[in-house]
Amino acid sequence: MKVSVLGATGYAGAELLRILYNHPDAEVVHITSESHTGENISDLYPHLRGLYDMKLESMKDIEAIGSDSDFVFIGLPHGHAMEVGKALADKPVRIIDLGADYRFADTSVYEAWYHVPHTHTDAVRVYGLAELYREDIREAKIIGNAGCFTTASILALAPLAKQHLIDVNTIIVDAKSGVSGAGRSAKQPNHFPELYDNFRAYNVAKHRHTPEIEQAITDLSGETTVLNFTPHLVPMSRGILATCYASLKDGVQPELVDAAFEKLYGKEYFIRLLGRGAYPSTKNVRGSNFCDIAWHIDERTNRVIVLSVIDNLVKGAAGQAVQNFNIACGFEEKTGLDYVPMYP
Ligand SMILES: NC(=O)C1=CN([C@@H]2O[C@H](COP(=O)(O)OP(=O)(O)OC[C@H]3O[C@@H](n4cnc5c(N)ncnc54)[C@H](OP(=O)(O)O)[C@@H]3O)[C@@H](O)[C@H]2O)C=CC1
Ligand SMILES: CC(=O)N[C@@H](CCC(=O)OP(=O)(O)O)C(=O)O
Repeated sequence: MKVSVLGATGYAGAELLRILYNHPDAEVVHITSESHTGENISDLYPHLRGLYDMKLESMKDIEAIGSDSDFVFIGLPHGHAMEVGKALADKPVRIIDLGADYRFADTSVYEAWYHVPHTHTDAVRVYGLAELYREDIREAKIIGNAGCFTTASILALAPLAKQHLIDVNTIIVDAKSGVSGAGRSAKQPNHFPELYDNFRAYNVAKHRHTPEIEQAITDLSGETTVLNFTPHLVPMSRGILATCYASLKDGVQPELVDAAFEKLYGKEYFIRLLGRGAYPSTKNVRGSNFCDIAWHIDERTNRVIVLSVIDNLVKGAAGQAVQNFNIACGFEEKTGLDYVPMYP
């Protein structure tokens, strides 16, 4: 398959190149940047030296890039992918957007939380969370890859929502991310003296991942869901830990919770169930497409607390995109993704 990466100079785009390098059935044909057009990607990312000595192109002639590619991966800030999607709507090329433009079934929800008009409202798109929407992904023209915090949170809560074991309107997601989640461009809170030896929450009660988690839990449970999501920034480069709380419905025993996780994920390669009472750790999934999940039951409060970890750039972005690509192409799902996590 010929693939192109738009926004190859971003962290998500560069991580895609790292992963695609080992993919036996993908050939990277175009990589783009608007601010570094004509430069070699390995001058901007020296870890790619000798592996990708490719020139960055502008995406101005997106029709030509689309005509030359079987798949276009988009690693651009939100708002740009929908323009690409429109420009390529009539071409056979398929699109995997790592951003948010195609994640919402109802584009008015996107507009309310992202504060920009959606300009490709009639696009047929699917939500790219592989373990939960695999069948939709197979034939999709446009895949809206799930977000990073949202992947960790939705995977943690899905078995309980699907089996109706929790009151979905009691969900609280408390999540922490490494700073690569904020992208490569310089921002004051990510400056070393501000970040190092520091720990803080941000966008409380207004983070744009809130409606994405609500959309999935509503879909999986069949019940309209409103929840709290609080993100935090931690001084590490990669990794997300989502701690998800919910009240158990009356009479739900711990064994029923165990069975729900086993039923949904027992055969999933990339989801590693650590079991009840265990403690997942971001370092155990670093550089890999795994999501490690454990759960605890607090009998005093009758709440279940699910802990989920991913690498935000892999299962939260580029790895999941390649997993979706594999599904869409009919390849074995772990093709090019079968990495042992980088420990320590
Ligand atoms: N980082 C993460 O952990 C995750 C990121 N994502 C999503 O992936 C996408 C990329 O994120 P990330 O790689 O972190 O971001 P970065 O800030 O690291 O990279 C952004 C990329 O977009 C390009 N770009 C920026 N502005 C424009 C513009 N106006 N027109 C065209 N290209 C532009 C940049 O290229 P240029 O060289 O021209 O500046 C660069 O390649 C976002 O939608 C993000 O939400 C999804 C999940 C996780
Ligand atoms: C640490 C950090 O800043 N994280 C980003 C989320 C990561 C991202 O790029 O968002 P998507 O997963 O939706 O694409 C944020 O909070 O906005």
